[in-house]
Amino acid sequence: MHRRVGWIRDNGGVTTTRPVIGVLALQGGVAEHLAALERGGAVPRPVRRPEELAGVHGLVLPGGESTTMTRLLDGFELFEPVRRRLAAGMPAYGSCAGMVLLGSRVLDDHRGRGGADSATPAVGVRPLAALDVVVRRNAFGRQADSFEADLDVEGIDGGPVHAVFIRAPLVEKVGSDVQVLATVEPVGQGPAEPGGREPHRPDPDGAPAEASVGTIVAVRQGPVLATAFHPELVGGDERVHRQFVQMVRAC
Ligand SMILES: NC(=O)CC[C@H](N)C(=O)O
Repeated sequence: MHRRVGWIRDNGGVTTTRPVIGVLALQGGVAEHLAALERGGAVPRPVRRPEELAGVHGLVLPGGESTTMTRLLDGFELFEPVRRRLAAGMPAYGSCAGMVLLGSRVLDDHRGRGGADSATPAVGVRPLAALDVVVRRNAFGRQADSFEADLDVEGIDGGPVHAVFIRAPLVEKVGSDVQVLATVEPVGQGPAEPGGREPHRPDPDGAPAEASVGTIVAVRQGPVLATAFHPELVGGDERVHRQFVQMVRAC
């Protein structure tokens, strides 16, 4: 299989191979993902040019700002090459802004035009449509712009994952092929904080008929994994990256 060509052999090629996994290195938390991938069993490579993309077996899209990353993907002439590799089945993992970019439809935060329940498409974000999900950017209210939580993530053994959320998105709607791996407690159930904004509520426009709507923070569809949180910021726990490395190996 041509995909396996170039895998780096650990020692003598007897036991393990380490897939080459790229990190989209235009903006955001690149170094942290490179380090977590290395610890998680991959050979990490920053990707800034189409030629670099051609040499990787999988790609991580880091956190940052999805509007800025959209512009840079265009500017570095990477949008189409990345979109094509994804459409051809390249494994990918997106965290936070990376999750936003991997979605099929992206809604603006609740402060955007239209109010809390708005289905306004996010201005300036062009999603890569590798995941059949609707994602809302900046979905948590000001009282919870950034927070941390211990989450059970399906497929990750060894106890909850410590999840760091920074102006994080939420998945509001999933297609039938999408597996929900983790949810958080619904936000906005209590009264709004004094002076705070209206809390987020799920998209009323065709939301899925499951109780977890508005709470989904990790999903997988085939070779594509996405988390609203940043496991790369938690030193000493590479389980999510290790899981992605396994997904790349399995392809
Ligand atoms: N930590 C992050 O990646 C933040 C994501 C950012 N709010 C966005 O929409 O793109």
